Amino acid sequence: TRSTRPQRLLKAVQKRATRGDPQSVISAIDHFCRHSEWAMNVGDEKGSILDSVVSELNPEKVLELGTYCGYSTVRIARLLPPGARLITLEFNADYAAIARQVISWAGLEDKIQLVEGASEDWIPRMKEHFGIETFDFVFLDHWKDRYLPDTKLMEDCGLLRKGTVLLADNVICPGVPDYLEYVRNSLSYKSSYFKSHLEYTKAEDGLEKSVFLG
Ligand SMILES: O=C(NC/C=C/[C@H]1O[C@@H](n2cnc3c(NCCO)ncnc32)[C@H](O)[C@@H]1O)c1cc(-c2ccc(F)cc2)cc(O)c1O
Ligand SMILES: [Mg+2]
Repeated sequence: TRSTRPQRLLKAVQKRATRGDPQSVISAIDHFCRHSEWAMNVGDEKGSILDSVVSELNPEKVLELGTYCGYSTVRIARLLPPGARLITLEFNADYAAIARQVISWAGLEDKIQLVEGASEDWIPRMKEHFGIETFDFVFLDHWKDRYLPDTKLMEDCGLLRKGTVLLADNVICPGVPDYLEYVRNSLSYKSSYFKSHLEYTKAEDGLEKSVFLG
């Protein structure tokens, strides 16, 4: 049967990228998505904004909601200091299998824990199962109607502390209106918008950075 797009994306990584070189993995995926097939990775333009937020924060404990093929997982993990840990949640087994191989090709397995399952099932188990007290940085890039419920769930589970940064992809396209309204009006967040473009296109999109105030 015909291969899937994530399988073709992985092949492009294995063909073009150098094992153990995260930047070459990122470039290979961007090249594939620009010149062969569009895919819903955060991409290079929004990815540079993601890089600057992560580099400025230097987080020890990172959570990513929605791994897909692992593009943003590799982008974030390559910038983490030694000893820092990224937990990424992905409930589609086929995508998780591709992402594991992308992460391995980048040589970043030691910093990343890919957990196969739904965010709403795993967020409540972060403390007892992973020994996580609170997260320093959370990247939201899963189903858009799940950003708000999962953010409230992280609050309720005590996983956010004063200064935790949430960075949300796609706040314009496809859009996350309920989440935006919440973080921009809640007294518990200081929120700011980073205008950019939908990955590999000229359409507007952006990232919303929201600092939890406790
Ligand atoms: O839809 C988009 N992203 C969704 C990502 C889903 C990934 O995350 C996984 N996932 C979803 N919910 C959960 C969950 N928990 C929640 C459910 O239980 N727990 C764990 N994993 C979860 C999926 O299995 C996928 O791997 C998108 C679209 C466009 C787009 C823009 C313009 C267009 F024209 C077309 C498309 C651009 C983007 O950058 C986008 O991110
Ligand atoms: Mg996205």
